[in-house]
Amino acid sequence: AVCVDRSEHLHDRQHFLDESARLQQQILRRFEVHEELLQGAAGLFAVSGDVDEAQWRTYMGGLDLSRHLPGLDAVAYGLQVGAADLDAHVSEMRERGFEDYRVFPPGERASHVVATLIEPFNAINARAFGYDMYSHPERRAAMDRARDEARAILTAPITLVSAHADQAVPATLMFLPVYRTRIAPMSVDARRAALSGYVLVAIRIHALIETLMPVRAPGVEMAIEDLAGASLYGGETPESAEFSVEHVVEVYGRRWRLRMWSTDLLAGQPRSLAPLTLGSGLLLSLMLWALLHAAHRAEVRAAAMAREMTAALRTSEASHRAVVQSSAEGILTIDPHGIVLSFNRAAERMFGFCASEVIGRNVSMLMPERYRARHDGLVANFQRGGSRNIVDLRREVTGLRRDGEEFPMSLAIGIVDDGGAVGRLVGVIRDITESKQQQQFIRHLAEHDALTELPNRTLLQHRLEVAIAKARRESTTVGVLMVDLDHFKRINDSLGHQVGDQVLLQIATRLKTCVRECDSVARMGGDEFVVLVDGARDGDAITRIAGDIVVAVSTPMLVGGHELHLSTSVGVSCFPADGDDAATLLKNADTAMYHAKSSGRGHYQMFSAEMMRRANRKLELESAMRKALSSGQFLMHYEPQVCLRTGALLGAEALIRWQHPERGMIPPIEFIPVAEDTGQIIAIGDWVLRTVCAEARRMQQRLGQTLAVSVNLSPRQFAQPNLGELIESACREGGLDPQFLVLEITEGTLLKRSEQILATLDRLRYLGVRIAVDDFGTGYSSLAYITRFPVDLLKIDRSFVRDIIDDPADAAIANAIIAMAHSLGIAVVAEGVETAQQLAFLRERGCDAAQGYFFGRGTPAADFRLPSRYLPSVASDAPGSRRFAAVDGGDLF
Ligand SMILES: Nc1nc2c(ncn2[C@@H]2O[C@@H]3COP(=O)(O)O[C@H]4[C@@H](O)[C@H](n5cnc6c(=O)[nH]c(N)nc65)O[C@@H]4COP(=O)(O)O[C@H]3[C@H]2O)c(=O)[nH]1
Repeated sequence: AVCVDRSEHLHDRQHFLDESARLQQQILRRFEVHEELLQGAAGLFAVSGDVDEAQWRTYMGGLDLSRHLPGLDAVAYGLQVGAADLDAHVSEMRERGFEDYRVFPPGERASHVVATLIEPFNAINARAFGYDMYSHPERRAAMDRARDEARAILTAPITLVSAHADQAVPATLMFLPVYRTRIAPMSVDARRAALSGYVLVAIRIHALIETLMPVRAPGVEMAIEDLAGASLYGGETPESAEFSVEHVVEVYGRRWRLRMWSTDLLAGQPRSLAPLTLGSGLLLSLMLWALLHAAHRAEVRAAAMAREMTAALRTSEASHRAVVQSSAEGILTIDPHGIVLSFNRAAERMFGFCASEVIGRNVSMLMPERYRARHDGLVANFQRGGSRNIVDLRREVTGLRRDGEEFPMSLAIGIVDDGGAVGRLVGVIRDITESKQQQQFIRHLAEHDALTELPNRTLLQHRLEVAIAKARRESTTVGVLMVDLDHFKRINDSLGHQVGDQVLLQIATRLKTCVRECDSVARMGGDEFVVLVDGARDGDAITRIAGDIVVAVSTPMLVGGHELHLSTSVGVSCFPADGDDAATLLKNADTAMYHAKSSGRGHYQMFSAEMMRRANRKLELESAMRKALSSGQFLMHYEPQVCLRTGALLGAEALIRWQHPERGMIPPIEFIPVAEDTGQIIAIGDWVLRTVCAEARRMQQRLGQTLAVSVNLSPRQFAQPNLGELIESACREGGLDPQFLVLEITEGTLLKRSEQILATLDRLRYLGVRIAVDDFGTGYSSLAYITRFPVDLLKIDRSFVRDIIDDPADAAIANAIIAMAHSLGIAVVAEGVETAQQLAFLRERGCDAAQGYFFGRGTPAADFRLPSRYLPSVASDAPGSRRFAAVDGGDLF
């Protein structure tokens, strides 16, 4: 009997254990079904982003929840609303037709999770509509955890808001987070940022366990308590229970203790449990099937909804695609491996490929071979999650068309966010061939001379720098040839600009024939060209080219029916001998060219150290001259001029002196040409005129006789349009009668602009000022043009006077000048008379007046005296003294 009892006891115990295990399993499975339900609901949000009441009801209604999931009170959605957005949220809900909508409980909170969608939306559940679940600590704790862990979490036991006080039974809420991104972000911070709300189910444990009754074996009772404290279901295990078992299980974030015990009913159960087991097993299976079916239907419904949503999405995608297709910019997408996924029409047009020919192939087919390896490297790096630098920048790259033509394109790359994974890349492409061409055209304009199409100064400078760098590497020579046409201005002035332009074009062509392909011919402006000889072996090669240029230019050319004979002056500098950089080489070539000009034109001149010294001295003079005027370093000396007939003092030539504080006296022959070049002659000339007028007046007063004073005017001074006014005011201010002023100009001045010269001369004549032509005989010596201008005096240059005794040619020239001048009614003054013989010769030939060291050197105005070697003593023993005495010197000056 003991054995039988014992055996029955063991059997009952096993039975109890089996049943309690099954019960636990059922309960846990039921929670899993709830989670599946929530996953389906969350899926709705994933596909649509936003779900309205109608969609929610459609989806939930299809699940027939009350039938399949008894015990489930509600499925809801809690929308997360920030404090700042709360009012807007309430207004929006009211606008949607919920006129009495409010969020409760009232009170200020940083964030809210408001029940906005509830199903079934019956009278009981409606009480929770607008409830801020986040206001409640237990709910809030579960939600925060669900959000951070991205999984379904149950609350500690709570009382449902919808429940009446008399129904206040323990319940739990299962929350599943919904993120704006389809997939839960990886980090907690990102999850918090991406959260849009929660889907949740409210579960009353009593109801849930009750629903298990049909499959529950009689004789097994249970209790569930949350380890955090509160009881969810059932009471204490009775003392009388024969068997009992206890498990602690983890259920969706909660730790529950499940206690099960046997009741008397268990003892009364048949020993063979097979029928019951079978029956309950069948029921259980049916029940499970129903649950699974419900869950399955949830998935099916979600899928159906997703399809609907996708269709809607597709509509928007279709319009998006239409935009992409009609875009003028080429748009293509590639996967992280560089495989083309899409290729719009503009891209088709640009590359000449159909989308179908490109999609599925590597994007590198759209770029020239030489860029492919680098591109593959970038893609590989990108795939590894390396540099994202390629994204978002617009850059210029080269594309390859189907026909093999390369073209410049501007490319911007964007990255498509595929939920945090290495996503697709979108390339937006613009064909910039045209704008490139425009840029090139503008650049061409900026770097070339409009007339000859030759490189201009800017481009030459650049090429010269490149050539120097190359020559430095290769130890070769660079030649810079400054080519300036001689007297080109005359062609322009006499034959017109059109002829001038034609000449320049022909010269450009000729210069090009003198150099190799790799050399450059540039036009610097006007009649100035520069030839750059790139990478010459030595200086000889360069001088040969310079010689060729001189010959090429001097070959007669026919322009507009005129046969023109030109010549050029070429200055040559070489790297490295004459300069280390572009600016120095150009400057030195220029110096050499000026040297070529001043030494007779029509040839080339190599730059030399001596030229450099001279150029430097010129530079020094330039800056010193600026100070000289303001600091009173200039003064005037006066050289007496004597009448060769009467021996009387006629006047004086004013000659500028520069008393430099360190360098002593600097002769005018040195600084006047520099002043003329730099334009400083204008200011200096103005000072000279004013000083001379004032000092001449004082000399006249001191010596008690009228005295004419001659002032040298350089070509630039004479070209001043206001010269008349200037002289008038200088005479007025100095108190000198203009009739005692003689202006000495050179032959060269008269040759310049005849119309303007004539006008100026007329004006001066009108004032009473007289004009002397200085250095006569050294230049063109054409008496023909002297007749065209109102000239009063001719000065025989001292270079003729010097050899007048020994050189019959100079004597003949002096003779001729005197005779011709007199025949034109012009008086003649001889310069540089140093000896009595020279004086006698000139008097003999009828020269009217003379000046020179024989009579005395120039002195400051204060020291100016009557000549010490007075003329009559000379005159007495000179031949022809009678003619000299017969003429009244007063007529001359
Ligand atoms: N060997 C020799 N030389 C004699 C004799 N008598 C006079 N001379 C010099 O010959 C030059 C005569 O002046 P220029 O032919 O007008 O030539 C002048 C003139 O073209 C220019 N110049 C001088 N002063 C001025 C000025 O105030 N303005 C301008 N624009 N040019 C000036 O500078 C040139 C040189 O002037 P300077 O050096 O003063 O030289 C003066 C004078 O000192 C002589 O018997 N033998």
